[in-house]
Amino acid sequence: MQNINTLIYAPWIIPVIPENQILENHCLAIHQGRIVDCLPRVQAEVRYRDAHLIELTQHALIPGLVNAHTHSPMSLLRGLADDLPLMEWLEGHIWPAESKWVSETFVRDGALLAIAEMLRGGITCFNDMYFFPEIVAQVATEVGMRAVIGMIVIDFPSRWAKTPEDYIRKGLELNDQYRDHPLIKTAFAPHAPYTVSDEPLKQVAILAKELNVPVHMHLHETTEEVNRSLAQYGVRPLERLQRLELLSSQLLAVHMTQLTDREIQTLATSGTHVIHCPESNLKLASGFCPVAKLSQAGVNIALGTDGAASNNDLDMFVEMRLAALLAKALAGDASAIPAKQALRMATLNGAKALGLEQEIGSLEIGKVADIVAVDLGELETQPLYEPTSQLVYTVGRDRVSDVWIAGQQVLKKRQFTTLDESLILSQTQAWAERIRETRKSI
Ligand SMILES: CSC[C@H]1O[C@@H](n2cnc3c(O)ncnc32)[C@H](O)[C@@H]1O
Ligand SMILES: [Zn+2]
Repeated sequence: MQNINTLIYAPWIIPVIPENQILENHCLAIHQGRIVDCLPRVQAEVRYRDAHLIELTQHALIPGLVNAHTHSPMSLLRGLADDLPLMEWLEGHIWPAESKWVSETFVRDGALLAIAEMLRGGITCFNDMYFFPEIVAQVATEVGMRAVIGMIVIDFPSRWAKTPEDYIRKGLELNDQYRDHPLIKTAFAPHAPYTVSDEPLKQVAILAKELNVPVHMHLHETTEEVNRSLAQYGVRPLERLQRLELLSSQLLAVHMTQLTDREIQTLATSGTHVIHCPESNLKLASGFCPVAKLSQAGVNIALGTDGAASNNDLDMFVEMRLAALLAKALAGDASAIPAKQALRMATLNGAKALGLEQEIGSLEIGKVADIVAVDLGELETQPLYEPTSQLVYTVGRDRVSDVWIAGQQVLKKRQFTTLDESLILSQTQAWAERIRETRKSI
């Protein structure tokens, strides 16, 4: 008999790796935050007699979902400006609101709300891009959430930093502070081609290679972005980034709705990852990311929600479903992006894009225990022939019952174990009142 902490039993385990496997009536054995075994329940109960057994009788276990692009504190701006195209939304509404409201407290309270929403929706890791990133990192650590925190770079001043050099310097301090942290990693996060000039982008390219960290950037989000680049630089944004030596397997290119066949090849040969945000792209009418073509070309595609102000939720189940459905419609091919691939995009592909695939993204022995239990026993998910089909095409995030991050149970029967839900609600309502008042007086 081996000494381990916990056994989690479920009728279905969908490990993602090995591919196409569904383990029935198995247990995951967890010890010191890692998956140390995966075996049939009958054997597990003999081998690990002293372990604490968690019995989930009508659930599927999946790897924690990876939200590969968000702006967590923007949850406080949810529903502030709807039904607008990107540039009008950003320049006319969001940036003015951010310049009025963004502060350390705003970021703390917004990140907390977002993390709570993400956890209860089965997200165990998020890739963030926002002002005051050190506050987001601190909140995530306190809650026990995994995060990749953006060392943001943008040409315009904010309450957090004044110049691109200032942004980079403060980002590097953050990188230093979190080196070797078990839950927090950092990535460069230059905002977009239309807000970051060549000099800081060259700096980012050099530093990212030196530090071996990802570069996370909005790219080819709209036709307007492409046209602005053609007018200002004489080339499309992707080509500009290629000239600045930013295209590589360290780059996470977010959105990518405007792509020629040649550009798809460039992404594939450079190893650039694409982060697909289908709901945000639809809501802002930005366009369609050619997911089936990218996938055929061998590009790694992960999924992100974007911020709650352009989505308007942080729901990776919706992103999985939209990714699968839109891909079929766009390719005119019902076999494009099957359910298994959508689940892989929301888990392992996100981990790969963030350079975390040795640690998370699948339920494999040796990986950290970032695990989500989804209840498939209610009538809305019956009959059940294929659990992965149910997860992608049928269930909503409200079916997530339990969540573990690095072996710590952060959600137990839909109750938070590290968060005070009523405090989050009252803080959020206080922000809504303040923001509502100034909107009335404008
Ligand atoms: C430098 S902090 C991040 C910055 O990005 C803004 N933002 C949020 N969503 C989008 C999007 O879809 N495209 C471009 N920029 C976006 C956010 O408001 C912050 O200012
Ligand atoms: Zn974004």
